[in-house]
Amino acid sequence: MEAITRVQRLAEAGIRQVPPQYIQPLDQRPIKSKSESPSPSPPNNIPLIDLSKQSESIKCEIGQACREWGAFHVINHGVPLELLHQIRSVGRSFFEQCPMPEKLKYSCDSSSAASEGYGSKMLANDDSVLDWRDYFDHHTLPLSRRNPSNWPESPPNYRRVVAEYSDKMEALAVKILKYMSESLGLAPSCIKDAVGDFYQNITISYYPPCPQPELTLGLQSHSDMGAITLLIQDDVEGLQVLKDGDWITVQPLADAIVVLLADQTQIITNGEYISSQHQAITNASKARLSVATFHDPAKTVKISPASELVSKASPPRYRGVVYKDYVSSWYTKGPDGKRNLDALLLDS
Ligand SMILES: O=C(O)CCC(=O)C(=O)O
Ligand SMILES: [Fe+2]
Repeated sequence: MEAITRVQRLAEAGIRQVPPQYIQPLDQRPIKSKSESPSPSPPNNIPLIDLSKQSESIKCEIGQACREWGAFHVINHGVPLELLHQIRSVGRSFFEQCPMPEKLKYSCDSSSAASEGYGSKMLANDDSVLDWRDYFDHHTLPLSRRNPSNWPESPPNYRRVVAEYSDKMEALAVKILKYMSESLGLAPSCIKDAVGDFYQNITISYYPPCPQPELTLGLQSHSDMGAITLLIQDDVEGLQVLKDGDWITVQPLADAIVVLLADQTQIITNGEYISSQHQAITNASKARLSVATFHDPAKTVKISPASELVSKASPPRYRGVVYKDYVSSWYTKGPDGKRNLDALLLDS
């Protein structure tokens, strides 16, 4: 297996300049605004939805956020706040307390996409610009994929916390997909049934301080390929979502969970709801940690626009796709914003 450079090692070596492989082309570098004439006062955060409200108002707010943003915060989500704290804490402990030789025992197979373990490189092809990020990917659902002995043993509660977090995130993902279905006038289980049993992965990302944040990205611009992602971050900002041409920095909100709509949901809803194009930026002084929980269809599932949303007046906008093929083109070509989803657009 080829030796992979760990970003944390570079950062700890105190380099003043990032190696050339991490320098983004000019048009990808982090900038405040991407639109030619930036809106006079772009919003300063994604919508915030309180899940303890009445269900009619939740549905209405979720519908609007999914049409306009594909990203929103939820609070009063029912996931114990202590568990959010614990997963950030065990994740940070792996990256910051575990000695490098021990970390390397968990190295993922960098030649195969989304393999479980400690990694630093999202795409296997050699010519892509590298992200300023190390991560640990856990395969958590279905249970047949969950093997906690592949996860760090230290701190002693690491494996229990990840397993518990997986279960709570699954329940929350089901709940939010139900609101989304209902907000479109569909049967409550419509989107979830189209996705089928969740394939869930939990990725803890660690972005070390970067000596040249203006030249790099922690994670390149992309939309997530599955159905729905639930993300938490620490108190260091870095996640940005694209809204009407502007990159909006998602202000960290303690106790909230970020919901990111992913590409298969955009297809199922025939484009009524949009997947979120997002990226992570770096900063020069503080390490940042995020935990993303992805909920995807099985590889064999065929995803197409829900028949209830398609009519003569509203023809299908996307070609159906077997999820395996979607994933393989995403990893081969790279995300480049939302190009993989755009490739499925039908002529209108
Ligand atoms: O670190 C973040 O805030 C973004 C992570 C993300 O987008 C991903 O892992 O797909
Ligand atoms: Fe993402």
